[in-house]
Amino acid sequence: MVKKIETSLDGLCIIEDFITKDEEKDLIKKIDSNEWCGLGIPPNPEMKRRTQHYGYEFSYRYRKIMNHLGSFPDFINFLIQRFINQNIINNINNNINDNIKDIPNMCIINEYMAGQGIMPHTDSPSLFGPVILSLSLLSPCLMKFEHKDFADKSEVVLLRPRSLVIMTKSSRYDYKHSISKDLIEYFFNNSNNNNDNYNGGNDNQLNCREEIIRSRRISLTFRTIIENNSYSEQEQEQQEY
Ligand SMILES: O=C(O)CCC(=O)C(=O)O
Ligand SMILES: [Fe+2]
Repeated sequence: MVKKIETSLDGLCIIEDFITKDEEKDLIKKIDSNEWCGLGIPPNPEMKRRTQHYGYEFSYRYRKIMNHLGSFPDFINFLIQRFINQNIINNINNNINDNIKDIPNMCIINEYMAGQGIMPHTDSPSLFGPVILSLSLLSPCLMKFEHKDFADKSEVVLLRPRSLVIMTKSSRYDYKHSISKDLIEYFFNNSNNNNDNYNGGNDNQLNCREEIIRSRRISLTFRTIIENNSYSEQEQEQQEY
């Protein structure tokens, strides 16, 4: 059953079991049958982790949207259809007074092997729209959100396999998110973080420590490219990847 987890950060929520285990297996098979880039393979040969780009190609080096890559393959369209069916896009758009044109037109698939993570960053506000969606497959991991001006204002969320994290509003614009390189992480499931749903109603899990053994993780991040996009000087300084 789909479980929606609200967090204490404005605009950050997680939907668990967004896809089934069979759908996850099927997605992995399809993704692995396609070409990965990174680790010396263009485009983005300098990347230390493997990625696949759909919709548009993104250059990490030039921080720029490059070529249009044509229409999405079926496995991406299937997920976008689910965003629509489950009112994820509509709901968000209603909240932020936007409209349906914000259906994602770009998807980047990231592969993190054990020992790989992503540096704290804010997805470029001058390239990408107000909603960032990321579906996690395989290994769980923690994602840390740190306020860009107040480092002590932070929150850690657990991204379980098959969960969808939705970043909008303050969590998308005012915070940096990151994933550590740690091989083992600990998630403290306390009840102080206003996450009434965080334990899915299972009181046994309250105030307990969950050990996360990191292994291969694949994420699919969906974004909408904004018109007239270009990186601002300030953003150039951000060490994103
Ligand atoms: O792996 C993820 O879930 C997030 C990736 C990410 O933050 C990014 O590519 O900007
Ligand atoms: Fe990001």
